[in-house]
Amino acid sequence: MSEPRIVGLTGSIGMGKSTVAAMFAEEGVPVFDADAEVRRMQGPQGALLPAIEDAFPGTTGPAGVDREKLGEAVFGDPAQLARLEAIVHPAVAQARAEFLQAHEDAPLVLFDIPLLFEKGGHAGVDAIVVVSAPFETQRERVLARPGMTSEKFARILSLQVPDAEKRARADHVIDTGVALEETRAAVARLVQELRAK
Ligand SMILES: CC(C)(COP(=O)(O)OP(=O)(O)OC[C@H]1O[C@@H](n2cnc3c(N)ncnc32)[C@H](O)[C@@H]1O)[C@@H](O)C(=O)NCCC(=O)NCCS
Ligand SMILES: Nc1ncnc2c1ncn2[C@@H]1O[C@H](COP(=O)(O)OP(=O)(O)OP(=O)(O)O)[C@@H](O)[C@H]1O
Repeated sequence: MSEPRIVGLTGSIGMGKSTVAAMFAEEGVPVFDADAEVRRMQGPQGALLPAIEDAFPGTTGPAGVDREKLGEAVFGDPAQLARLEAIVHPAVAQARAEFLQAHEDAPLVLFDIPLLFEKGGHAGVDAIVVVSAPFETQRERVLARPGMTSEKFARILSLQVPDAEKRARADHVIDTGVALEETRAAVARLVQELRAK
């Protein structure tokens, strides 16, 4: 039996991954959303809550993880971030394996993975798609989010592989610095191309 072709979708903060992943879904491609999995497992009654509370006391409650608090604990401190990743990433890998099994008959599936390059996930995909927009556009989008500051934005950026390098390593780049309809058309063309391979 043939296995699905795995497309990895990535891009830096605010570049439009979630929006573009939704466009792939509209084209009928099953999408695994790593961030959504993390949020589910960190949400109310999430499977990761006990381990996170153990490692980061006071950062969880009945509503799940307090993301702002946990973010403060880890984004400025590499050792703490590594500690959190050691809890979260194996669980994401497990969920991804289950997703793949559930879609073993699909010709094409999409893994939406924010940290595809940073965490070595690029080795496990057949093609890499990077979403990218000019820095100013990215900055405007990110700073418009509640709770975001330029300091936090700079710290998160420093943890991510630079956009230029991501683009250089991509098999396909989707431009998200243009009108949504233009991006949607580019996604539709790319899905056709990938399905034809
Ligand atoms: C610390 C947490 C709770 C903060 O949540 P919050 O909602 O405030 O931020 P969000 O998740 O939207 O992330 C904001 C930005 O930081 C980036 N980011 C998140 N985790 C990491 C990380 N481990 N390394 C580098 N960048 C990261 C995201 O890609 C995004 O661009 C959350 O980011 C988390 O649990 N991170 C560790 C798990 C992880 O690595 N997730 C990434 C996808 S698998
Ligand atoms: N052409 C476009 N393509 C994609 N997004 C666009 C475009 N034009 C405007 N946007 C807007 O830019 C924002 C991109 O946010 P989105 O949540 O998709 O980014 P993200 O990369 O998933 O973010 P993060 O890494 O922080 O989770 C959305 O509000 C979207 O509507």
